[in-house]
Amino acid sequence: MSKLVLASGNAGKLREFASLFATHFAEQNIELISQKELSVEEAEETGLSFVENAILKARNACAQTGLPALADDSGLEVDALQGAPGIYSARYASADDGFGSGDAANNAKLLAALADVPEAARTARFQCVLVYMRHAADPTPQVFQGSWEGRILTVPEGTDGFGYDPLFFVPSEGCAAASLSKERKNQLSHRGQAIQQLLARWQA
Ligand SMILES: O=c1nc[nH]c2c1ncn2[C@H]1C[C@H](O)[C@@H](COP(=O)(O)OP(=O)(O)OP(=O)(O)O)O1
Ligand SMILES: [Mg+2]
Repeated sequence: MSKLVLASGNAGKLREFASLFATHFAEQNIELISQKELSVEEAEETGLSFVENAILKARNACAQTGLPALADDSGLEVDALQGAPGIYSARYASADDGFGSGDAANNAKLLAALADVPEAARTARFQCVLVYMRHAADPTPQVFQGSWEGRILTVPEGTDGFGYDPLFFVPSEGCAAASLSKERKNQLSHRGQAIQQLLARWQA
């Protein structure tokens, strides 16, 4: 069994990876281990793009474990906010602006920022970049990318998922991402698309 570190501290992401990887990775004799289980200290996300941050996270996990690593950097781009919060999605709200931090605070700040924006102008998309590195000095990281179009709701909806899912309306499904099963979300989402590309490449 060869080991692969998942370089993320986000429990919601880990659940989605575990679900899609379960069958495929068992077949390939790869064991997926979260970086927390290996006591990896989280990387500082100092990049200016999703791909840079994903590389920083994967390299950090490789360096601390000596194992190959997979990292996900993702976020929400809102058109009415000129693409914000983007790569800063996890750090959008803070104590300084009175919202505090974390998913609920981020969602509250987003609703406030869009208070005067009508439905048709509330278009947005999730972006995900996945990076796989064999070791910390890997000169050819594998990069996979997905995006998912939707609209920002005016009231949170649904109880599943994580992050901005309660505010992300998925037109094809007629509901929020937080109302989708993990399996359905993986069929459609930015992360699901990137993981499926990775699985296709690795099976080739
Ligand atoms: O499917 C999603 N459904 C809802 N929200 C999502 C999704 N995908 C990303 N997001 C949001 C969560 C977080 O606010 C930011 C990711 O930030 P990002 O730095 O990549 O992840 P993180 O800090 O939560 O964990 P880690 O860096 O350890 O992987 O975008
Ligand atoms: Mg992060």
